[in-house]
Amino acid sequence: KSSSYAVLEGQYTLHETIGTGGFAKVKLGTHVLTGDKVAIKIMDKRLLGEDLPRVKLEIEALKELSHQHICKLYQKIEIENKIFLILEYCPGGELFDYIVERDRLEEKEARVFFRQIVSAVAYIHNKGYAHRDLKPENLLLDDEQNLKLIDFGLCARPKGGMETHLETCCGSPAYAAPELISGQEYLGNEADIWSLGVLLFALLCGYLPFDDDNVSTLYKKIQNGEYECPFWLSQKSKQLLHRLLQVNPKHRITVTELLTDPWLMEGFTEPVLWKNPFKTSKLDEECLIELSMYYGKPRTVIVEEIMQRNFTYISATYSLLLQRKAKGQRIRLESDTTPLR
Ligand SMILES: CN(C)C[C@H]1CC[C@H](N2C(=O)NCc3cnc4ccc(-c5cc(Cl)c(O)c(Cl)c5)cc4c32)CC1
Repeated sequence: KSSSYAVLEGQYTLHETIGTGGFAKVKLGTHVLTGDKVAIKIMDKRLLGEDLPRVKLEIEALKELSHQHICKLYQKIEIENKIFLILEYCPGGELFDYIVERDRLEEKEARVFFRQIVSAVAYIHNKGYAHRDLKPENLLLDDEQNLKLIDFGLCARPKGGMETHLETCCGSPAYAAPELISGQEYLGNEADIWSLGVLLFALLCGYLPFDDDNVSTLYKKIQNGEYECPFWLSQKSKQLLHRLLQVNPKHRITVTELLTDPWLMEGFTEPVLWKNPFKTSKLDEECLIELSMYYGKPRTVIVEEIMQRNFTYISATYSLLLQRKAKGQRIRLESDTTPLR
């Protein structure tokens, strides 16, 4: 009901529903101060039921993960029955549709996208997380053709670090690793590597390596790890697929080896970088001063609010100003003018 949206009043203008993600509705929003578009993921706690822990898990993961190819969480607003996640808007839609529209991608373009995905996955694994639902539907395009990984509802951060085995079978069957569907214990990051293999095949071929209308036949194909490579695949891409789609997880390529794989390096001099270069501990002075002047609060108070990682409106505004600055857009927040956009 519109009443529970009152909490957004003055911070965000709500527009149409742009999509659904499982148990959530995603609406387009405008950040009032900057006029920048955001995606607002809205969940009703009463409807979440036993999914509530998954949502909390996604929020903790999103708070922890800050990377150029992971959809950014700007702000979290929780009221009695609703949770609002203010997220980075990705106008380019799903990578899935991007591939379908083109049938399949040329190696060059597939490589640029795959390097971005590997960068995000290496970063997540380094932080002790596994995504566990890597697929083109969960990779969105921003307004500069960059991929953003979304939907961390299934991601796991086992208590004992990446060595502890996970049991829950989840994700989408066609992308699921053999050890995951045969109910064995599995390591999240090894299962993610398999999904990357299925993803790379989908990018280069435009269809899935393991597919069947009958789920148990599909499972057999995955467990046998047999797939056909179409004639247009290069030798190097076939070798990489072979290293990713190893049925035995211990024979599978690791994310560290992946960073310098010959196919990924073709045409590039640098290995895939996964550290977040922007994650310098120091904040951007110009943006801080803008906020401090706009709110009439001392700079130290603004810094405190951002560093506390409470994901408030002030920290959301700081993140948006930082992104505008990176794009060479204006960041002045005069209180009397209309939004910046
Ligand atoms: C597996 N699919 C069905 C999932 C759909 C979900 C809706 C998506 N979406 C649109 O429908 N329209 C445009 C659009 C634009 N910007 C978005 C930004 C963030 C998110 C987002 C981020 C996180 Cl972290 C998350 O958990 C969820 Cl659920 C959504 C969705 C956006 C979006 C497309 C993929």
